[in-house]
Amino acid sequence: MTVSPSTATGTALSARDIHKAFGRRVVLAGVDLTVRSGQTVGVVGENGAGKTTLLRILSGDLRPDQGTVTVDGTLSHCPQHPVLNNALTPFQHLRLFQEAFRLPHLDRAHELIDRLAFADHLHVPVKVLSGGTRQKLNLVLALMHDPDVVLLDEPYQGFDWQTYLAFWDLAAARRAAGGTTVVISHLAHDIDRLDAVIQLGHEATVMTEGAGR
Ligand SMILES: Nc1ncnc2c1ncn2[C@@H]1O[C@H](COP(=O)(O)OP(=O)(O)OP(=O)(O)O)[C@@H](O)[C@H]1O
Repeated sequence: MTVSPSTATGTALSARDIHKAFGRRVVLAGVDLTVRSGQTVGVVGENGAGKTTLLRILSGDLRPDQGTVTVDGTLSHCPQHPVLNNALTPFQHLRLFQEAFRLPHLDRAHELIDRLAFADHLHVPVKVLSGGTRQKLNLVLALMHDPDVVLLDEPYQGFDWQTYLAFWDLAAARRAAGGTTVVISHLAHDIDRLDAVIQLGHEATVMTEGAGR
């Protein structure tokens, strides 16, 4: 696989002819997709359709058997299962990621924390956090450096309804600022919030533009 800068104007992320099998189980068989800058795109499909596998390939975390991925700009991947250090607090995670992203301050991170309402949990070890709060931290770590392209694997799993709505407010603000978001979704009612939908299935992969707008 090659991950290289995009040359097509306005294309934030594209994938061509992606194939992936695990042993004899063919998961992706020739997936093509193009996501333009500023789009919010949903990836949908039944359990086992290959949504997580596709996102892992798009992020560079997993190598496809065949195919190319092209990314324009910085990319961030928020995996389905948070990769957090149980012994550290959320605030310590922020400081680590601040160093990694070379951010001068944590203003954006604190703004996200306020929007997701978990400031009260900043100084307790991750091991005592609820699943939903861990997921909030996972999301903040993926967004705190305002990446050009963000890949979110079921980001609101475990969120209560208010947090679910807050997530979509954040996604809308990213979209308004020209950010590109690819989000795995199981929920049919997300469709109104998406510019396009990538449907993974047994027969074929279908990309529908103007899904809900
Ligand atoms: N590392 C792996 N090794 C072997 N098989 C795998 C691996 N990762 C995924 N699979 C298999 O690939 C298929 C697609 O898995 P994937 O997690 O991408 O599906 P999904 O659409 O995200 O599913 P879900 O909706 O349940 O999260 C499944 O049959 C899964 O068991």
